[in-house]
Amino acid sequence: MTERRLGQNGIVQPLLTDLYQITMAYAYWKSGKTKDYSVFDLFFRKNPFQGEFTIFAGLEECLKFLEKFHYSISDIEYLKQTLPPNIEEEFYEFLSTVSAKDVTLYAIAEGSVAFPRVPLMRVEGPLIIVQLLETTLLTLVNYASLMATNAARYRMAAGNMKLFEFGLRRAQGPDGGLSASKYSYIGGFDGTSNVLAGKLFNIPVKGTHAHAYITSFNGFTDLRNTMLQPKQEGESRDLLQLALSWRSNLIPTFKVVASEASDGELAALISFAIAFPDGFMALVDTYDVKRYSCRMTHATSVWPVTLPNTQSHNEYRSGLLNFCSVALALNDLGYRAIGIRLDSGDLAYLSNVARQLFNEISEKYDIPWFEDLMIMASNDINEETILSLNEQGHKINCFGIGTHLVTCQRQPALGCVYKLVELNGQPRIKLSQDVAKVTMPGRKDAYRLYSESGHALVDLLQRSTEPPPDINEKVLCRHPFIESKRAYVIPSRVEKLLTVYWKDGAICQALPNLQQIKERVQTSLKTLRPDIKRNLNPTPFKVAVSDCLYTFLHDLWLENAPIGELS
Ligand SMILES: Nc1ncnc2c1ncn2[C@@H]1O[C@H](COP(=O)(O)OP(=O)(O)OP(=O)(O)O)[C@@H](O)[C@H]1O
Ligand SMILES: O=P(O)(O)OC[C@H]1O[C@H](OP(=O)(O)OP(=O)(O)O)[C@H](O)[C@@H]1O
Ligand SMILES: O=C(O)c1cccnc1
Ligand SMILES: [Mg+2]
Repeated sequence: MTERRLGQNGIVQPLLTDLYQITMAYAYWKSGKTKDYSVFDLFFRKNPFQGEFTIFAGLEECLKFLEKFHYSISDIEYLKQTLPPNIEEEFYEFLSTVSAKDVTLYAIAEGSVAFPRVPLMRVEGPLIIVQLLETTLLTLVNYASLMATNAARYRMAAGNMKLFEFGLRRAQGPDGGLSASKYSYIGGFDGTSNVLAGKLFNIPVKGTHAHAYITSFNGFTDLRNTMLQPKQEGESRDLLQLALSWRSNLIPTFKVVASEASDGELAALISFAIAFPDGFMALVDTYDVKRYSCRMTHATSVWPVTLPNTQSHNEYRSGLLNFCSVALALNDLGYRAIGIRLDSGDLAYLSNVARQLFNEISEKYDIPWFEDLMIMASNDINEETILSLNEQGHKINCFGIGTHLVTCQRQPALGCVYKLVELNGQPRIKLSQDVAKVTMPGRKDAYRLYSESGHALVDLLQRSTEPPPDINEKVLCRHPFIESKRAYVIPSRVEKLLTVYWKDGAICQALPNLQQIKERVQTSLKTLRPDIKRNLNPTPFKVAVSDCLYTFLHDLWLENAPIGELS
């Protein structure tokens, strides 16, 4: 089946750039550099989130941008008003003709793991055009890769638990929200609450309800209808009466008194169940959490929190009791409830309480599926919370995560850069006091070398003029800057990382769909040793250069570094 390729967000257009790209374009044009042939590398220098891997994402959007890279009449008009008046008219004529037809773009496969210094993309073509692409390509890759990496880390922490992205309300604006939904799905989330993202990207959309829904009901008199038809056949029954009868039966199990259960909450749950008898999911923390949370130490303090001594199920006494009453009433009519959402309090403890109650009810009333009700947790969850919950032991099987996922709390930007490495066949190097900022000169290729067991051993950068490493042949891999650090590798598999995606004005290889990119993230992560992926003090993955590139880099460095004078 051929995939319908989705359109691009309208704000991705040539003027979505920094002014200096256009002023440089004019200066390049004035100095007769329009025909100069350039090679730029797009790469990052450090993995985000104190981790040792990054997921590369955003490639398809970059290619769509190249497809439509063209300055419109109104763009040119705007530039005429904005740039200084001395700009020659011919430059605008030139600008109105530019396109990406002479650009060639090589990239790592979208969804692959990637490492510092290894180009995610190599962009070649007329200097003036390739320079004009810089900021837009960076903005399309930086957040996408950061977000996909963040999501992949949450996925690793959460194992098989379901993960839903709930961040739109907290994201960096509407566009950030959409990107967050898309790239968190790629990184390993199961879906989003963002409906437009669902429509645009064909991502599963999911959701529960807000506290406002519960608090909008005061009591049973707010219910206009309480009747529900059984799932299979038969007369409609009064769901409220059924639930009330279950509530009285359950009171001993919950060890609560009837007055502790909120009738407004029960009314809300009844009405939601009538609207969605097959999708009944209930937010259960509206009325009890205050009492509970005052026993909890604050979020920033050391976990585990001081838990109440009593093992009676006093927590969420209203919410859990009301939920179970409605779920059992639905069961009488042949429907299966989905589960609950916990949005405050000690999520580990409360999930254990809830699961224990579900198990007791399942056994007592012989309803096997009641044991498997979903327990979703939300409320400022981050990677550390999930890891800490895992250590404590919990019965959560689904997380709804917003703020910290979409804002990438632990590191809000990935520092991808775009550097000129070759011009008209001559290598370019950018020197820096900071060795990490010295660029790798010249047109390069990148290879990933794998061990017999299938693990990635090293990423090797070579000059493009060198032959690729051979399977089962010894390759010398050198640290780019430390002479004594080198190792021989005999690869069982060699993967060419940079392949051509854009040439002669068109996308030139089949692009994977979102689902396939999502799968690639997981298969690519599997090639990394566990110590590279661990949360605390992970081992860095080795990125090496060939002997030839090492010598080339260091000769050029010496050639370009001015010799100082001591005085
Ligand atoms: N067992 C747990 N281990 C680690 N972190 C937890 C655990 N339970 C909850 N958390 C986290 O602790 C924080 C609790 O936040 P906070 O102190 O604001 O309490 P709250 O339950 O939201 O209270 P309230 O809604 O009454 O203000 C959240 O970030 C939540 O994800
Ligand atoms: O906590 P996040 O990871 O950002 O997840 C999304 C949050 O958004 C919703 O409520 P909101 O925070 O708007 O209000 P509430 O916390 O007061 O319920 C939801 O209940 C979550 O708490
Ligand atoms: O559907 C939900 O439960 C939801 C959606 C967005 C934010 N918080 C919760
Ligand atoms: Mg909240």
